[in-house]
Amino acid sequence: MLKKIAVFASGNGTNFVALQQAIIDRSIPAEITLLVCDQSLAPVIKKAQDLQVPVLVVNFHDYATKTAAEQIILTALQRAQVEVILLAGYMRIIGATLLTAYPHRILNIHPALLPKFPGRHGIEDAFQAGVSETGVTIHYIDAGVDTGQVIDQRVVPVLSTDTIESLATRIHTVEHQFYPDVLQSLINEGAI
Ligand SMILES: Nc1nc2c(c(=O)[nH]1)N[C@@H](CN(C=O)c1ccc(C(=O)N[C@@H](CCC(=O)O)C(=O)O)cc1)CN2
Ligand SMILES: NCC(=O)N[C@@H]1O[C@H](COP(=O)([O-])[O-])[C@@H](O)[C@H]1O
Repeated sequence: MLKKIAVFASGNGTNFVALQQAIIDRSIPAEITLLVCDQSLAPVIKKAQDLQVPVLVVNFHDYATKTAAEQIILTALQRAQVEVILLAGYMRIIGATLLTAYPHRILNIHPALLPKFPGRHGIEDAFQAGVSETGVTIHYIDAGVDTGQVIDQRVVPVLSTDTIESLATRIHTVEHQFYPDVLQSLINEGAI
């Protein structure tokens, strides 16, 4: 049976594309049955359409509460029979509605070595801090922000010649291999 996955994204969607491509290329026993996006103009939407992945766009400003918006998302997840949620540049805090429905089944990728440099600007914060190495973290989501159980991390060196852009490019390259690696391992282990 294929593990049914939803990807949540708010931006470019390169991790979403990397996951979908890896599922195909490596025959990972999974299927992305829904792409959820909270930004109606995000480039990830067209990428999903081009890959024939169903898309749900939820503009949170249309709802009085996060709970109301997440209830709409949950209904679509249930209709798509989603078992696991992968956040990939999703810039919303996951609330109780989805955390309760998907306990220990929501993963996030973060472009720093948590607990260092949490939040929305992990790459920039590490670069500004002048560290010699940073990296990528994949963790379970909990009620806190970037506080969930770490699943795995990969170190990325910061070169003396780096700009924020060159560091970001190196980090994204690692992400695009790492997220599929972790997904494949967790499915093979029966962990998700
Ligand atoms: N429950 C959790 N949700 C999310 C986590 C998490 O660890 N637990 N990780 C984040 C990713 N993220 C940084 O790593 C992050 C994303 C968004 C925010 C934030 O303050 N978002 C605001 C709204 C932003 C907007 O208006 O567009 C919010 O939702 O209140 C902080 C950190 C993904 N979700
Ligand atoms: N705080 C979470 C966070 O910063 N996530 C980061 O957003 C980017 C999304 O890129 P993408 O839209 O091209 O996949 C990725 O680098 C991911 O690590």
